[in-house]
Amino acid sequence: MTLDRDAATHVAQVLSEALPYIRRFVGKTLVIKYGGNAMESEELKTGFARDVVLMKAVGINPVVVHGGGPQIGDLLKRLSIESRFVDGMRVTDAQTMDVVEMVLGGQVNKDIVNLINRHGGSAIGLTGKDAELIRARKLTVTRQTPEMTSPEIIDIGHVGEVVGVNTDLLNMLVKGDFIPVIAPIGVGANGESYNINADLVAGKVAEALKAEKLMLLTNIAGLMDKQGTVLTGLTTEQVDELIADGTIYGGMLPKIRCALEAVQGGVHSSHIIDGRVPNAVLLEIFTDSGVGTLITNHEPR
Ligand SMILES: Nc1ncnc2c1ncn2[C@@H]1O[C@H](COP(=O)(O)OP(=O)(O)O)[C@@H](O)[C@H]1O
Ligand SMILES: CC(=O)N[C@@H](CCC(=O)OP(=O)(O)O)C(=O)O
Repeated sequence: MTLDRDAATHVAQVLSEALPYIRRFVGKTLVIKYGGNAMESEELKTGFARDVVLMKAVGINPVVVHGGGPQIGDLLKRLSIESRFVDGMRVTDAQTMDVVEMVLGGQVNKDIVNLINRHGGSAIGLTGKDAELIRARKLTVTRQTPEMTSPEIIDIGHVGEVVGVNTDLLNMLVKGDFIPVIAPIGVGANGESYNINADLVAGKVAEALKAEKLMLLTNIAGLMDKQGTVLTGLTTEQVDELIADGTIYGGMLPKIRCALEAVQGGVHSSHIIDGRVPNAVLLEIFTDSGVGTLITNHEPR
């Protein structure tokens, strides 16, 4: 495809207007968590792939961590395997773990890799098992109510938490102009597989890479109060209150926790963004106000 004169003039104008934004992020790493709910349509997936390729083309380094909860749910349903969640985490028995590994490491990962490559990027798909990219251990979930004298431990099976990230591998890929696309499967000390919430993996990868931004793409406008107003610039204390009074629940729990932890761990800012909005990633970067919920330890830009 070639540009005609009018189109070329338009591109030149837009590029020149975008230059201050591009300069701000050139050479910086942005970790983007692409949630399964934001993969609803081919149009959304194509928009996402184009955004990521464009970022790389102008010198920004995207690292993608993807989810795939709804896609795992679909296959479990077809196989008549029941699924339930505790605090936004899927209870994962051995059979479910097999399905998670197949869907995330196979179908979803390769779909995203293929799309990015078809739009001109060079994506490499990885699970946490490749070069032990994501080392993990079993996640302990506890629950305590005012009536209980000590916390109860809830076993949610093969669900993990991140204990280490192979940054050498990621840095090598980024330097080689590849776009890493990571499925949230961790590997334990004995080679066992762990199902890890993709938000948590994205947060830990962002921390380990000392990323400029962690962007969590989801299926809602941002973190909202009970009236539906998008909240932004929250402190840890405010988030704790919103969890205690039930405003934050389910899948938003791991999301907001990892957004806060990433910032405390040195990431400049975390963003919870509506992935259903076309070109959500570029909108966040190329606008002064940004979109969705911003969590930062610093003065907003
Ligand atoms: N305070 C809140 N603000 C916005 N969404 C919330 C809130 N509390 C819970 N949620 C729920 O969290 C969901 C996002 O989490 P999840 O479905 O796990 O997304 P993803 O698959 O993108 O990780 C929202 O769709 C909403 O149902
Ligand atoms: C432990 C746990 O819950 N793992 C998630 C992993 C996928 C994920 O996080 O996908 P989304 O981001 O699309 O929700 C799961 O099994 O659904």
